[in-house]
Amino acid sequence: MSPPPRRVLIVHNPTAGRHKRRRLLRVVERLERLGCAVTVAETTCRGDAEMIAARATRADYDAVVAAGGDGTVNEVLNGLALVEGGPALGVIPLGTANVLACEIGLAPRDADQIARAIAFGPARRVHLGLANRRRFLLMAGAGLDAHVVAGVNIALKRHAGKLAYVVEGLKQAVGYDFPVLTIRADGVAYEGRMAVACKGRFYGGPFVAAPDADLEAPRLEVCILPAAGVTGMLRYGLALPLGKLPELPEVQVVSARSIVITGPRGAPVQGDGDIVARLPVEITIADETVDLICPLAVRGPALRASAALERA
Ligand SMILES: Nc1ncnc2c1ncn2[C@@H]1O[C@H](COP(=O)(O)OP(=O)(O)OP(=O)(O)O)[C@@H](O)[C@H]1O
Repeated sequence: MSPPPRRVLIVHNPTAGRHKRRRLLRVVERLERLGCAVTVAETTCRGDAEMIAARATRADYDAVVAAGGDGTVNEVLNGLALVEGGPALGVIPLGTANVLACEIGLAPRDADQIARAIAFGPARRVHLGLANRRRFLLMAGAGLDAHVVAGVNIALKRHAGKLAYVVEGLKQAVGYDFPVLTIRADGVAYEGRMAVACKGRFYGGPFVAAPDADLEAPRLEVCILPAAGVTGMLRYGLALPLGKLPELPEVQVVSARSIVITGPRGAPVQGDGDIVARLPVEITIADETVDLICPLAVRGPALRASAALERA
């Protein structure tokens, strides 16, 4: 016998992505048709999603679903009381990059798949990362990408989507002095100009940066990029969408449970695509886990994004 449909609290960030309210309504309508009890709470400012999620208990909800981008997922995650038997975490991908959706094989435009996943999908126990005091689900890193996240023009992002990151990346790369970062991974020191500690395999969208990363494993895969300057960044920027970044000879991907990144004091650290800390940063595996709701057809640790990519 299949389990009863979940009682769902949807935390909606109306500023995520571009004009995606209709997509949300389509998912809500399907969830109700599947028998879910659905409550929608809309955020009004940054930090609101965290506060709303913090008030949700298992007595009222089986799942708290972040409707927005990866930043909204991050806020909901940090708000959820991550106790044994607490509400599971779900996602309705309405953001710009939707890296989590790529990771679990959820197609942002497929309202039926999303609703079925939220209503009946398996919940996978996922280990979280911790950057200083902030939890993250997908990645945390320092260097040019964190400066790009910090500086990206929000109005342009609403208008042009991911292109806004490319524009900001080029702008920043020209004026950025690429300071050396020291990365201590389980006590072993490395140097680079950019470092990203990955819990998931994807980065920036459906692009693999850390092929061995696994959300379910209590482990980080640190991607260390040593090149400085615009040409180095262009090389990385072209290799990433071609799936070749981890194969570049100078790029190192190192497994570790604990990473300390030092560099210019106060430089930004991005986590799940938002600024979550400042250097120096200690990145570890959090004590808590979260039950992450995944699509029905996807099983096992090596989730494939192909289904999502075909339909996106
Ligand atoms: N009502 C709101 N008004 C303004 N900002 C908000 C509101 N609700 C949430 N936020 C903030 O919006 C930021 C961006 O949200 P989110 O990351 O979900 O969308 P996105 O940037 O479009 O997608 P992605 O992360 O996939 O690129 C988050 O940092 C979140 O704190």
